[in-house]
Amino acid sequence: MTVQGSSILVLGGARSGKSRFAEGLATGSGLDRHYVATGRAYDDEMRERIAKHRADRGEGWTTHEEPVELADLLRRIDGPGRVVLVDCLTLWVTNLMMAEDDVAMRSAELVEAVTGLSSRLVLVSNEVGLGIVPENRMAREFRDHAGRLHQLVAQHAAEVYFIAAGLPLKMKG
Ligand SMILES: Nc1nc2c(ncn2[C@@H]2O[C@H](COP(=O)(O)OP(=O)(O)OP(=O)(O)O)[C@@H](O)[C@H]2O)c(=O)[nH]1
Repeated sequence: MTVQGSSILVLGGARSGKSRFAEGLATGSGLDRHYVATGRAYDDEMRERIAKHRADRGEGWTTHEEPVELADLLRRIDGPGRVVLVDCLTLWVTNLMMAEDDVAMRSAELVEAVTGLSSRLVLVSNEVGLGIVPENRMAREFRDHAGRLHQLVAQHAAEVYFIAAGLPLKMKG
């Protein structure tokens, strides 16, 4: 695994096993584990998923929930000897779009924050760009924002993985 202070990007489709893989990286680091959830419990189905994720993660994590101010939170909880897992960037982009925020500006701000941290960072995100062009305009914009953000984060990451069917493909590092 990479040195402390560097970031790892874990990409994959829905239910690809990306969260589990990222959790394994964090646990394997032996560092003090922090989990940052960008998802919101907006209905019963999401509440159930979150409860299951919490049970699957088990003990030993400090959980933070932040749907929008991700860069600020990462700076606040930063510290040597820590690993911070962010799950996931695509939900964060969704939250920014819902709030009519400037996704390009927020993405640049996130990358700037990430490169200045002393914690080890594991960033999880959905690869949403592999299917046919979505009919709806908002979905097309979402796909473009996510793709641009992934390129930006990947440029600065020490390692990048793509997960499919629970199996990791190392793309960088
Ligand atoms: N608010 C909150 N959200 C959480 C918590 N734990 C997990 N989540 C959210 O649950 C989301 C993952 O949900 P799923 O849709 O079940 O997983 P998935 O990403 O499709 O599946 P995998 O590829 O297997 O990881 C993450 O993006 C988190 O934001 C938590 O403790 N609090």
